[in-house]
Amino acid sequence: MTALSQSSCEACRIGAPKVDEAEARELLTQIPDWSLIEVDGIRQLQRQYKFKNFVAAMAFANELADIAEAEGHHPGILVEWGKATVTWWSHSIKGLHRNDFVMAAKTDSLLGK
Ligand SMILES: C[C@H](O)[C@H](O)[C@H]1CNC2=NC(N)=NC(=O)C2=N1
Repeated sequence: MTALSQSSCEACRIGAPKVDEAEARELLTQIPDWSLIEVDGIRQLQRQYKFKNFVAAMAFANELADIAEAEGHHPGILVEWGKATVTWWSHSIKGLHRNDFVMAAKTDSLLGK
């Protein structure tokens, strides 16, 4: 359980500041298993989790949906047999907000890792 995972999402509207490179690198030290990726010019955080089968991956996705709803911040989730790929970014600012790092840490906490 990291400090980041115990934070809450703050309001993130159009015009909210994106996390800069230095801050992104610092926050990534708290979620070392996540990768910074860029899709269509939008910076995102992504991690793949392994499960024993499809049902376990789906159960994880549903738990993640619950915390996403609670925080009002929603991930991309790709569920496949034995794995789930989670992607976080902030649609409203087309990039990374601190909220995405908070949610990545909360995603890790769901699995105790
Ligand atoms: C109205 C609603 O709160 C917003 O559209 C929220 C919903 N969930 C969201 N999730 C993500 N990842 N980015 C957003 O900008 C976003 N906006």
